[in-house]
Amino acid sequence: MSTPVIGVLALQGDVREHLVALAAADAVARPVRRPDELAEVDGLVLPGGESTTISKLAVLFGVMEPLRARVRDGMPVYGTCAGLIMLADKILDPRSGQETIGGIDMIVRRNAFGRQNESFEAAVDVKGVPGEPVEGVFIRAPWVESVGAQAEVLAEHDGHIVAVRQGNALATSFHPELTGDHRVHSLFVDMVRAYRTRESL
Ligand SMILES: NC(=O)CC[C@H](N)C(=O)O
Repeated sequence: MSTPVIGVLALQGDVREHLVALAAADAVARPVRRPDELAEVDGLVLPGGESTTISKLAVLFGVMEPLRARVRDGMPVYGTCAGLIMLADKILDPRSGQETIGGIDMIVRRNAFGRQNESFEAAVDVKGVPGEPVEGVFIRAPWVESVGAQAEVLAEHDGHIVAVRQGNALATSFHPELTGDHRVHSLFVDMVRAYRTRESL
């Protein structure tokens, strides 16, 4: 079967790092900004960055509704940090004008890991990622306050939920794209492959 084509929403944030990680995980990776570009990918990554900025730019570029429609349709999507916030059905402390794509029945708290600890690294055991724990890079990271019945918690740190999956939507508070360890991206590429196989049956 041909290689899956995975987009990275390229409005703001660490787009290039995700493109590199996806290519290393055997996907064809390309930036996505416009609805016509979104229509051409089999799956999408929502990068880390600043979730209010990404939200406002998505509305401005006319891509917010098409994003919601594709996520509703079941397109695999993976959000890191700000991307996790974009996938939350509800933000506890949204900034004014901040919207989300939604897709995961969870409530998130932005910048939850606190000021004095704005950035840190910690070993995180992620369900579905075989072998050693993943090196979790947390940068002004959100945590997930609670999840609904459909969402599966994949990892916790310090008693807080930091990785979640619901159907074809995957989200982590931390940034595997910054570590050179591509196992989480490989998990996502596998989700995209499985989705394509189902779609073509
Ligand atoms: N590293 C990140 O993506 C930070 C997310 C940022 N704190 C936000 O609220 O969007």
